[in-house]
Amino acid sequence: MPAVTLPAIPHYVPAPETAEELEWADLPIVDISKAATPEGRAALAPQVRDAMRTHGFFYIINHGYTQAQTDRIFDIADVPFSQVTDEEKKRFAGDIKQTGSYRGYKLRQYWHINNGVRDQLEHYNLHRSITENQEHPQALQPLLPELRAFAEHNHYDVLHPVLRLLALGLELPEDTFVNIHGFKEKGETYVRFMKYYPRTPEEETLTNKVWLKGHTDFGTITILYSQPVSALQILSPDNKWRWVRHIPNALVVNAGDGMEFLSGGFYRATIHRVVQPPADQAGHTRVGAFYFAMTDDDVKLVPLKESPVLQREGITRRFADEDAPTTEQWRKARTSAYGQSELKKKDDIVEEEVILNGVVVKHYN
Ligand SMILES: O=C(O)CCC(=O)C(=O)O
Ligand SMILES: [Fe+2]
Repeated sequence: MPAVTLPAIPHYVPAPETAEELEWADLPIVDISKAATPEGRAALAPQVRDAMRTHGFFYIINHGYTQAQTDRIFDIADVPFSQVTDEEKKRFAGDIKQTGSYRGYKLRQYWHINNGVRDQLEHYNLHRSITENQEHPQALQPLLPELRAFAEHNHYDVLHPVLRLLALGLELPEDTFVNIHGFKEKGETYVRFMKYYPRTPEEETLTNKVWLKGHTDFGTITILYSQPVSALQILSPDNKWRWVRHIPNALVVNAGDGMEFLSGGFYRATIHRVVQPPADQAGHTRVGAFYFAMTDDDVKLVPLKESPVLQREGITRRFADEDAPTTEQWRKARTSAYGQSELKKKDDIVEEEVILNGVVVKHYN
């Protein structure tokens, strides 16, 4: 689409990149344009397999959006926060606890972090169809076609190629995961925009600078559009938090619980968190754009035993197969519970939440 035909919206200007030398995570970079051919997929599959086994995170480049298209996505991402009144936000707030779904707004101060301090971030979540079973605030109405194109880009140009590579890494038919991630099937795979607001020094102290507690994502694959404000950290295999560095126009991809369960622990749902940005980025907001993928709702999250790789390497289970939840059960249990209670402290770092069939989910401060 030529830029002149797009509806005019304010330009979101993010903070400049940090000049600080932080302890960066050393994540592999996958050129996803190579996944267009069978030979390319065969070459990429081991790279993605190793990334998901060691870090649980990697970057994608050459996913098909120009820098200008990505900039436009961040302008769109800010609209539900900067162009919608508080009153309208309340009207479109999701009934998260009741429905176990994030559709709509998650308003500020919904989650408990630490010492009575609650979060300072808003999300707006759109079912990937954009218009089925969901209404949107006035300011988003002119943007619905672009939002639908964004969801389809994530689903078909990024998610499906990644799922093919992950299936190949398990020596399974390459459409094994694609077949259970239908765009049109019943399920909650969604687009999320997120805005973090700067906090008071007191809030920073009481939470030890944590803006979003350490967690795993509950779906299969999360796609995050890289942005300049450094705040995302991942827990490395050596148990140290490392920062995710910004790469312009790249995507940061990670596996969640669903992928860990289906792969019998072969692919890691890595713990990550969001903390106060470095001093040279203080005082800025931080806008994020994401695609949170999970399988179709009716898929039971049992290990894919037919994988020759799992037969050789062994399977780790969090549930006995007969007790394993479907994606619908797992997402509802985790969505409803997240951040709603002062969690049981196991030690200074780990807190625990009992979710479903006795399975314990850990949160990290
Ligand atoms: O804002 C970020 O960089 C990460 C957010 C996140 O981990 C989440 O929403 O699950
Ligand atoms: Fe996350």
